[in-house]
Parts: sequence; C-alpha cells; structure tokens
Amino acid sequence: MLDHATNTQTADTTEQPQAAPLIMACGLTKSYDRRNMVLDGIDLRIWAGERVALIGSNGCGKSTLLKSLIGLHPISGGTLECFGNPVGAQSSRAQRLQMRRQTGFVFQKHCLVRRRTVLSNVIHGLYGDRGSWRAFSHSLAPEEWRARGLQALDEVDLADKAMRRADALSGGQQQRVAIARALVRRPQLLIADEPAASLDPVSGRNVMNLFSQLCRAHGITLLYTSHDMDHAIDYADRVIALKCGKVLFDRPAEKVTPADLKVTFDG
Ligand SMILES: Nc1ncnc2c1ncn2[C@@H]1O[C@H](COP(=O)(O)OP(=O)(O)OP(=O)(O)O)[C@@H](O)[C@H]1O
Repeated sequence: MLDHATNTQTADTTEQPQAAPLIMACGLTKSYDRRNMVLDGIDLRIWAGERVALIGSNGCGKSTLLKSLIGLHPISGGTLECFGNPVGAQSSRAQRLQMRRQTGFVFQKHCLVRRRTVLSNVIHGLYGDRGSWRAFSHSLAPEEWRARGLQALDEVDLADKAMRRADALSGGQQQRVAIARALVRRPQLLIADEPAASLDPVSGRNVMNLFSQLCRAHGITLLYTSHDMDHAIDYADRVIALKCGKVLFDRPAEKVTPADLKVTFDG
C-alpha cells in the first residue's frame, strides 16, 4: 500500500501496481515572479492507466500544475519525473521532445484551424514527428498518417465529417476533433484542461464519457481539470484537490464526500 501523496490533509491509501509511477512529483514548487508560490510543495504520483481529476477553486494552481508536470512551464523547486525521466532544467532537449511526443493535449478552447478540413486538423497532431511538414494537410500526409487520422476520427464517431471544414462543426463536435487530434499520436498520457467547460451539459457529458472510455480502451493515463464535480467524480478513478497551491486531498473518486468539496471550495 502506497500513499498517493504525502502532503494530503487526509491520507487515503489504495492498492497500486508495483511499477514505477508515470509521473512523480516531490516537493514541487512553482512561482512565476519569484515571490508568490503558485504551487507550494506538491507531492504526487500518477500510475500508468489511471484517470485522475484535478479540482480546486479559480486560481488555486490546477493549470499551472498540469503544464508544469509535462515541462511546459519550468518548475521552481522540488523534483519531478515523467515517463521515468527528470523534467526541468536537468532534462535534456531530447528527453523533453520525447516526453511531448508521448503526451496528448486537449484544452477548453480546441484551437482547430477553422478553414482546414477535419482530417487535416487531426493530422496536425503528428507535428513533431519526422517529416512534420507533411502534417500541414491531409493531402500532403503519407497514407499511413491519413489512415491513423481516419481511425482516430472513427473513434470519436466523426469519420463521416473528415472532409468538412472544421468551422462547419458544432462546438461539441469540434472538441471531439480535438480529442482525435490528441489521440492520433497514440500518447501514453492525455492532459486535458477543462475539456468540457465550453459545452452544454449533454455535450459535456458526452465528451467526458468519450475521454474516459477511449483512455480505458487504449490504456492511456488521463489527467484532467474540471470545475464540474460530476465530471470529476464520475469519470475519474482518483480525485486530487488543490487549495492555495497545496494538495488538500488525494483519494479514490468514489470516496469523495460533499464535505470534501465544501472544504475545497470554501474561502
Ligand atoms: N503565465 C503566468 N504568468 C504569471 N502568473 C500566472 C501565469 N499563469 C497563471 N498565473 C497565476 O498563477 C495562479 C494560478 O493560476 P492557474 O491558471 O494555474 O489556476 P487554476 O486553478 O487553473 O485557475 P482556473 O480554475 O481559474 O483556471 C493565478 O494567481 C494566476 O494569476
């Protein structure tokens, strides 16, 4: 039995596999201005195949933590490992590139290229691979990339829209294209920052359901933030709550109580 995080206010333990964690942070700190600590001594471990929701009130540091964990923001202190490699000043450029290749991203704003086809947008997910310029458009992409793009679209149930312009799709459909773009790379880790925030309740649940099912089917580790507590509890195996840059609790989703949520969001 291993603690999920050593700085939790309430320690919960769950049986975990013996393999090394996919992500391991010890005493992680982050400050943007060298004065205010946005993240203040975060300890956490995330294992391969887990689905983890990150919750907390506005400004508590969720997005900063997501971006720091995968090296998009440099950390200020502590140690961090992702895919078994150090992340931060001590990691080489090659390690950072490798880490990004193993990670898919989905954000609240899906950032599709509006005038390009749905399939081209999905193939853009392969930028960074050898011959990247071919990811510019599905018509330049090698057959194998087109096939992967179409398969990813099929998984989000949009294969029939492959040749439509991206901006001809609804918001929920565009977010599903963004999921396909993240999946086309066949990542080990999927990071999603408020993926359903701009969607109506039904589309939001559909998108979260899709995430959860695809990650489970492909053994992808999912780490996402949400302000919707139903999304956090229903689609995650574990919930980590942040408060003022610290881990408040870290426990299985089914054990999160209304009292936990009250203490998380009460000023
Ligand atoms: N690039 C940046 N430069 C300076 N300060 C930043 C930057 N990004 C975030 N911050 C600050 O860090 C703190 C945490 O922001 P962050 O976006 O991580 O919080 P959050 O929990 O994701 O918030 P929300 O739920 O509103 O999205 C905030 O005080 C914010 O102003």
